[in-house]
Amino acid sequence: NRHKFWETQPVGQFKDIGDTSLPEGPIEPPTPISEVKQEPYNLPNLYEWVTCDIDSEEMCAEVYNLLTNNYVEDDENMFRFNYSKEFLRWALRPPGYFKSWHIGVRVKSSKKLVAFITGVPARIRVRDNVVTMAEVNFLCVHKKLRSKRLAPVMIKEVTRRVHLENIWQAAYTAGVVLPTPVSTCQYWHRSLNPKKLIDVGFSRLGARMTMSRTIKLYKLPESTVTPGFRKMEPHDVPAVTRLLREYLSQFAIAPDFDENDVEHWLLPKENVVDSFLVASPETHEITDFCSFYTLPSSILGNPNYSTLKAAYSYYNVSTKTPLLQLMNDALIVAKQKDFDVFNALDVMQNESFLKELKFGPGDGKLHYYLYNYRIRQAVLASELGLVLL
Ligand SMILES: CCCCCCCCCCCCCC(=O)CSCCNC(=O)CCNC(=O)[C@H](O)C(C)(C)COP(=O)(O)OP(=O)(O)OC[C@H]1O[C@@H](n2cnc3c(N)ncnc32)[C@H](O)[C@@H]1OP(=O)(O)O
Ligand SMILES: CCOC(=O)c1cnc2ccc(OC)cc2c1SCCC#N
Repeated sequence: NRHKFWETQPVGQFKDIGDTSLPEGPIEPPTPISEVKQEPYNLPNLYEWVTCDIDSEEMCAEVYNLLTNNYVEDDENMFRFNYSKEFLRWALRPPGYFKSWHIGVRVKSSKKLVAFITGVPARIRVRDNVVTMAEVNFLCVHKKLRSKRLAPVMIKEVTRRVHLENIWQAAYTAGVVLPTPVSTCQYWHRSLNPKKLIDVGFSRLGARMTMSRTIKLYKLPESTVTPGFRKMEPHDVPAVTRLLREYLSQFAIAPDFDENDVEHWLLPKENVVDSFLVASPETHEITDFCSFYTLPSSILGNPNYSTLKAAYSYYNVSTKTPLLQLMNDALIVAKQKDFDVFNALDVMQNESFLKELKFGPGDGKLHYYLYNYRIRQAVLASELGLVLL
């Protein structure tokens, strides 16, 4: 199948799969900043670029509304991601972020926001090389403007603005297959509110199972079981950074987090990200860590429910507490916070707890991509240490 746009891009091409003569690393060399296209790409006449200042309440609300009505839906159109405004402000303003990488498209006449794409800078290690990349996300074209080849222009424009900051690689994920995934992983779901998941039609009552039997099957203790399990606090940042860096070093692709990154991405933020650690009561040494982010979804076309409260496994480290027990405590806290479901990818060591903690496999796959960076050998899900929002 022809990828007329992606075949023009410095990404692994399907025709090159298996060609081990191609070296691992950047596909194209950087160009001098003076040779980067200085002016924005041309949009169709009716539209104009707008740099979205998400600090502005009004602009952030416009972005939120565009995504709430036009962002990613599952294949059965049962759910649509409903990223909150505080989540978007968190996701788009990490250390070193560029406002110019928060790119919108308006209709010139009505000023209506009809498309969006973002990048944030991140240091990502690919095997032994730490590369400063753009993490590209929130690509969205209004439903009424689909299939007009707007996405390639959005992608070329964010690429141009990233190049202007002398950054030449990117990382992104998608549910669609494009040239060419560096890895593919699978979503798994752990019911916390099985009745709601059955009522909305996501889950079905098992054979020979009653609703009350199903509720009992997924029941969790009222409180966590690990001694020393507590919320992460600001003073924990140095120790959590050390723990996380050591843990992530085992994976082929992983963020190269420093203390500023850990402070931003992993300190608890209400309704955005929750993080916990296990500190030894005697030595106060931090031995384990777990975290999940809050990403609700709109429930489409259901008379009784409008929102699914979903928690997504983020970064977890176990060095003393068994990962199974640590993640069960994460489930217990998520249930305490009234989440309906706890989702996890089969990345890192997640596969070791999924079945035992009663996660079920989703039907969606998530493909990981690198832009302008070839890797010779595909990476297994268990070799992936990167979670994108
Ligand atoms: C050095 C820095 C580099 C920075 C940039 C790095 C790269 C970043 C890349 C972006 C990473 C984003 C990551 C991210 O945000 C997380 S994945 C979520 C993407 N967003 C959605 O699914 C929201 C709902 N869908 C839409 O809004 C539209 O369907 C979109 C906008 C998706 C496509 O709009 P459309 O009206 O349906 O389609 P046309 O405009 O007619 O364009 C068709 C072309 O677009 C290609 N396409 C379709 N979906 C894509 C996707 N998810 N990634 C990349 N490409 C995608 C498609 O293959 C075709 O090209 P081809 O003919 O070659 O096959
Ligand atoms: C109940 C389990 O499914 C989801 O939590 C969910 C929620 N909202 C979505 C919105 C768009 C969507 O598009 C792929 C999927 C979902 C999913 S399943 C994949 C995410 C996970 N885990």
